[in-house]
Amino acid sequence: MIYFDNSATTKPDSGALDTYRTVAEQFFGNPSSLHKLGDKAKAVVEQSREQIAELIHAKPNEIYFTSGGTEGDNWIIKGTAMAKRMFGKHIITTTIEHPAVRNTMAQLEDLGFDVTYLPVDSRGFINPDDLKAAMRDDTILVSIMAVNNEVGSIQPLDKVADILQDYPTVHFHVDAVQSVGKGVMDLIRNPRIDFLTFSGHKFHALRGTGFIYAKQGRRIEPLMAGGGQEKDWRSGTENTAGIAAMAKALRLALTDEDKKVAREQAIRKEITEYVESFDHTVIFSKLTPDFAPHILTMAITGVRGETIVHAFENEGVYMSTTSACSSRSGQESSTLAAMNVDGSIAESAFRVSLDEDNTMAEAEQFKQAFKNVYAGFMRMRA
Ligand SMILES: Cc1ncc(COP(=O)(O)O)c(C=O)c1O
Repeated sequence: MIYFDNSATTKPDSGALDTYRTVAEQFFGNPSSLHKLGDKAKAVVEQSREQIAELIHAKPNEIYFTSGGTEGDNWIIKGTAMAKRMFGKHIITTTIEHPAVRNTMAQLEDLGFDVTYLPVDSRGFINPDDLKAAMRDDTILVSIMAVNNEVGSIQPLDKVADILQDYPTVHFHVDAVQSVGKGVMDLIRNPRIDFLTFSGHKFHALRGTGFIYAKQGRRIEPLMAGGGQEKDWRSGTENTAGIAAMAKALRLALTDEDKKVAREQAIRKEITEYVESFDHTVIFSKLTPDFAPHILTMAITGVRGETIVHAFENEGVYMSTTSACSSRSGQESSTLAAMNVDGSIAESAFRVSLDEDNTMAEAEQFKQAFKNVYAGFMRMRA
């Protein structure tokens, strides 16, 4: 079996699972309880916060734990809208955001907020000049993802940050869910960025864990009201074991990052060049440095993406159409539509997404599988 669906989710790291089990068994107290078991659990949560902060070059009081990327995106966007609505109701985002951002924006539009969606070019990149033109006196939030989950384009956040220097009160949020261990830490740690969203299960931690970075001094309203955990910002009993496992997984994901990126780049190049040599193929994720190392979206024209995914499954290769969410719903890729890709080509798209455990031997097996799958489709076509 070859697992090439790492942008959908990653396999939990065995060290992170060990940590989960140890903490769940030994530190099961409620971190808010006054007794020793509570104190110990609280200490685990705070140590994890310190580790995570150090790993992403932030301060511990800038890290808040969540249940994952969807919650983080919802919280930062709605929390900003609630906190800043008296100053303005204009928000800027892009046409290629994950549904966790896109559908949150749609909810805010229903509530009377005005959202500008920046277009992308045919490669999947916003133009910073469009942002400059869209900024208004009543703009309260700019939300732009770092690495697009469908094609892997890395957005020009440094240029966005430069523009936003002139608008110091506007919140700048970056969805960094697809960014961990992908060589973009310098980009996402630009000092002008106020909020970042992370999701544990995208870097070998467990499902249902995540965190946000909120720059000291920036305020959002809580979404989760309740017992006042996370300094009253995010109520709910802390997932102590999940948080500790996430801190461990993050450390592992960021260890030897350059080497891992180079390996993923090499595998992506190998597959890209092979697929490109066949007729009726289209590659959306380019080999240039402005694309993330782990995402490779392509198409075999005339065949539906779902059909391609199942044909590869029969060859023992697991992947998605352009995203796991759109795979199930059968929806067309919103990123490819925004890139103006013809619908008949977009419906043939499929995504290989790598992680640091994938090997060149797997790339060779993929090539063989591709050859078989392709030959089958061509026979059907003839
Ligand atoms: C860019 C991006 N943002 C947000 C999410 C949502 O994260 P989660 O699955 O942790 O809710 C995903 C998941 O695929 C994603 O790729």
